[in-house]
Amino acid sequence: MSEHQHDEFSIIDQLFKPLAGLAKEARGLIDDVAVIAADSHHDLVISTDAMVAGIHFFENDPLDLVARKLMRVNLSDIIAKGAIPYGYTLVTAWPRGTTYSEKQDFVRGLKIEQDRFGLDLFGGDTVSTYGPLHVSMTIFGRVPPGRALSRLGARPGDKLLVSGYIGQGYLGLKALQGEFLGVTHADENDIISAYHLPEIRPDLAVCVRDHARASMDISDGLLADADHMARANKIMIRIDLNKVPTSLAARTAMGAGLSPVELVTGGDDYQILCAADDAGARALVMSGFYEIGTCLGLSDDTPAGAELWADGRRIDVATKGYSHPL
Ligand SMILES: Nc1ncnc2c1ncn2[C@@H]1O[C@H](COP(=O)(O)OP(=O)(O)O)[C@@H](O)[C@H]1O
Ligand SMILES: Cc1ncc(C[n+]2csc(CCOP(=O)(O)OP(=O)(O)O)c2C)c(N)n1
Ligand SMILES: [Mg+2]
Repeated sequence: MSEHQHDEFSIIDQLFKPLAGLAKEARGLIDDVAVIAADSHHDLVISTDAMVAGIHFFENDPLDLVARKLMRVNLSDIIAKGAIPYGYTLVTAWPRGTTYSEKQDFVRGLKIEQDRFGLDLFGGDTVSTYGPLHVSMTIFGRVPPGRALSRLGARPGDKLLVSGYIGQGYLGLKALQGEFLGVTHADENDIISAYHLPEIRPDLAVCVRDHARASMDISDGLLADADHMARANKIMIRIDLNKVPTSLAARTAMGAGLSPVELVTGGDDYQILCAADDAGARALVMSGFYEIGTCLGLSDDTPAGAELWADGRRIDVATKGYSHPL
């Protein structure tokens, strides 16, 4: 592969995967978390996520909201695996000139989320940088032994489900970028708030663990992350665009010209995406999940991946979601 054709996934695959060796804790670096046997009652589920100003949030975003988003984007991985979070470590690289009061804002945000979700800070590192603000967090969760879900495990015939509205964070990003969406002032506040503080559902962790066969969070975009799940399982996932749950704000924006494809490829959702058999899907729907598609076996010439369908036709999508160019 030439020097300018890499993205995060090819770098992880080519450069980092060999370092994981056969360690079962690493899950081959194809899952979102590491899983480590802790004691006779628990496995530890560990997730790390970084956020960089200008890439994941705006340079002028209030730092309490940056801290809260960092906690939530990381918690979403832990919850999707069916684990209960209990602690975290933190790395902050502060641009020179960041004031004490800005750092206090950041800590205030952390305190709100850690109190809400039941975590304590276990350690970390604090450094300065000539670059933009960079913050990174590792969260530790617990599950009963052998019960951590993986993005592996989906089978042909399974249903695909999501835990909530898709596209809210993306709409918030568009609003903050000044795009006309035609939504009311109240709806604009809601979508901007979804961008800064994505909805996460720790209350669903045990339900997912009990009823899903495969599960992950949606960060890069519904279609991209379904594609990751499909490839890991060597299956086809067919998403019915008409079944994807969207808010009134999203429907208004689509009425004003926004393409529905953008909503399912925009990312910043942090909802749970899971696959379940019929009985599991019924239980998940009873708990508030939405059924949005199906898992299919591969015929000889079809590659694994996720496809978007609407009204009986496949929709051609050029970019399925966000990937960091590297
Ligand atoms: N720098 C790295 N070193 C080791 N593992 C990495 C690195 N970057 C990503 N990974 C691993 O690659 C996999 C895919 O990463 P990613 O798509 O970012 O997951 P997530 O969406 O859950 O953050 C995960 O297992 C993650 O732990
Ligand atoms: C200012 C700004 N521009 C663009 C985006 C969109 N965006 C940036 S990264 C990303 C995907 C998720 O980030 P990533 O680091 O890939 O998270 P992970 O999949 O590792 O959890 C998206 C949708 C954003 N959130 N903020
Ligand atoms: Mg990542």
